[in-house]
Amino acid sequence: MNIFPSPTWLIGCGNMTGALVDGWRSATADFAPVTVVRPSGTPVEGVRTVTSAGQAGPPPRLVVLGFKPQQLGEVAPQLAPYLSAKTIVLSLLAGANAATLRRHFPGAATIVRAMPNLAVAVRRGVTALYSEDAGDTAKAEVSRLFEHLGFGLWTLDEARFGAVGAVAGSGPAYVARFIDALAKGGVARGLSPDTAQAIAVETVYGTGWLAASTRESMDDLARRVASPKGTTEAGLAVLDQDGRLDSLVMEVIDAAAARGTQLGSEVAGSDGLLH
Ligand SMILES: NC(=O)C1=CN([C@@H]2O[C@H](COP(=O)(O)OP(=O)(O)OC[C@H]3O[C@@H](n4cnc5c(N)ncnc54)[C@H](OP(=O)(O)O)[C@@H]3O)[C@@H](O)[C@H]2O)C=CC1
Ligand SMILES: O=C(O)[C@@H]1CCC=N1
Repeated sequence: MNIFPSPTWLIGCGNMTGALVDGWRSATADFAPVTVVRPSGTPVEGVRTVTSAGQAGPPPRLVVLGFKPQQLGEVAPQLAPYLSAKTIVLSLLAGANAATLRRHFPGAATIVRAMPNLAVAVRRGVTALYSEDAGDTAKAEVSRLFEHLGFGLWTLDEARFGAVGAVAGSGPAYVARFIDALAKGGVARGLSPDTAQAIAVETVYGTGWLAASTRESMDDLARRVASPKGTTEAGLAVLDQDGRLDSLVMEVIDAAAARGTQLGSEVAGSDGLLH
């Protein structure tokens, strides 16, 4: 399957870009046009890997930024000489907004922000996309990269892009914590840790699958589990008391969103330019 503009450079290939590569590999993407640029040179199975942009070959049509946001000020000047008016810059960097990215890459054709989550590795990810300057062709080229990796959506503005990031980008970590908490409940009642985790994972997996299949409201789904005066009702009464789960999760999302804004300010100042 040919989904990559030629040439495509992946700058960094850690947790997130590695998950994208896993998803593309499982979708049988042809990696021939792709080069990974990473300082460690750690090999990426089936993908040419080099340690610097200077070794990557002809200038890229697509560059995926997969390093940490705090490294933008250091990495952008190293990349900028290789970018042209034909290059799409696709940034995975949390917090670095489109205006900041444009300042760092003034010569690029198009700047696109993507906020995927780790589940793209198994092609069940959620990816928000946002651009202020992408035309239909660039949007189609970027959409093609994500259409086999789960649910992708172009957001109308950067605020909504941030909202998807706060919920879905970070979401797998929150769900992992919930699974862990469920499993601990099982361990406390005598299950082995491995069995308890397997049961908790399958419960969350099955519930997600069920919810996605029936498309019913979460209230209805919960109601179908909770028999009147039964066990679940007793559990939900604790979970729902004073709306504490809702409040806690709202606090969590607010904290992540606030950190996104803060990262944005830090990164906006990282090129030493006046804004
Ligand atoms: N993790 C996640 O779930 C998500 C992450 N993101 C975003 O993705 C980006 C990457 O995060 P994540 O994958 O978790 O981070 P990792 O720390 O796992 O990976 C960072 C990558 O950056 C590379 N790198 C470090 N320095 C340089 C450099 N000077 N030039 C080029 N590459 C460099 C590293 O190379 P090497 O391997 O050689 O050390 C590594 O591959 C972040 O901007 C984050 O905001 C977005 C959505 C979700
Ligand atoms: O934690 C982070 O900053 C990145 C962005 C979303 C998920 N991981």
